[in-house]
Amino acid sequence: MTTKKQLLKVENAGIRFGGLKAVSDVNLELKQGELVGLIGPNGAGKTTFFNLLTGVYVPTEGSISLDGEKLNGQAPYKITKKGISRTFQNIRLFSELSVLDNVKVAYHSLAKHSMLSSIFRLPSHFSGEKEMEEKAIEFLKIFNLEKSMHEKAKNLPYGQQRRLEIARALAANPKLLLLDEPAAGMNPQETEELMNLIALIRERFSLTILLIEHDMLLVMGVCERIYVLDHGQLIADGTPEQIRNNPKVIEAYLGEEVS
Ligand SMILES: Nc1ncnc2c1ncn2[C@@H]1O[C@H](COP(=O)(O)OP(=O)(O)OP(=O)(O)O)[C@@H](O)[C@H]1O
Repeated sequence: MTTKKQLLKVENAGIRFGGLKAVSDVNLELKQGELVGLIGPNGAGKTTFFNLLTGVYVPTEGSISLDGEKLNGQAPYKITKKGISRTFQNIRLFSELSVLDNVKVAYHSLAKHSMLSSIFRLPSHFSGEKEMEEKAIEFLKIFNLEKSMHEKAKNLPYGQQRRLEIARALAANPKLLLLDEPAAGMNPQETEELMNLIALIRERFSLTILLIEHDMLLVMGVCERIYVLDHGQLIADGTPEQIRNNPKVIEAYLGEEVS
């Protein structure tokens, strides 16, 4: 049996805002290729935790490392370059740009061709642009969005905008993809398609995925392991089956449907 390499290690991480401990003493590990869920009631600290992982907030306690390298205190763009990419709870596309340009923007942040070659429009600039466009179109095909590539992002139906956000996050070539409520606002059929898509991109790009989601059907259906946050602290982790039957989780969700 081969043991998978550890990708993300979070040790005793937390942040306080004034007197509020929004996230406290979180220990979490992801191995390469895992698809893991992060759940918890409203206000539990899930999005704040993503903000810690991506450098939006600097942890006031503990440490976060990717591939053995500490990320604490690094700027968000540097963390993206090191391999963590995300989507947002509220869609954040460039609404006036085309679908294609939304994906190309992600490539630009990683572009290898130099600023000088862009300014002077050297041949390397054009070959870089062309390569970027071809790659972007490839992504749009996977997400079944290539027919709309010249549409403005704001004109896409909601479910397609959510898919475009994931396509854009993937274009940054992440090792770890963080999805913040990717199925929010989707109907059951769109949610089912999204589940299949997430499983497919994980395989195809050998990705590690951490997924925040309120849709329990989705979380329990696709995730191998699940962490549960409540009031900023981890109260459980385990397989979907273990989480479904965990008394602490049931109590945290009292009155809500867990299975
Ligand atoms: N910048 C901030 N300043 C002060 N408090 C904050 C800040 N960001 C988050 N919080 C607080 O941290 C707590 C956790 O919020 P967070 O949005 O992370 O929860 P969540 O689990 O993602 O909730 P939901 O499921 O509703 O999206 C909340 O009490 C929130 O008000």
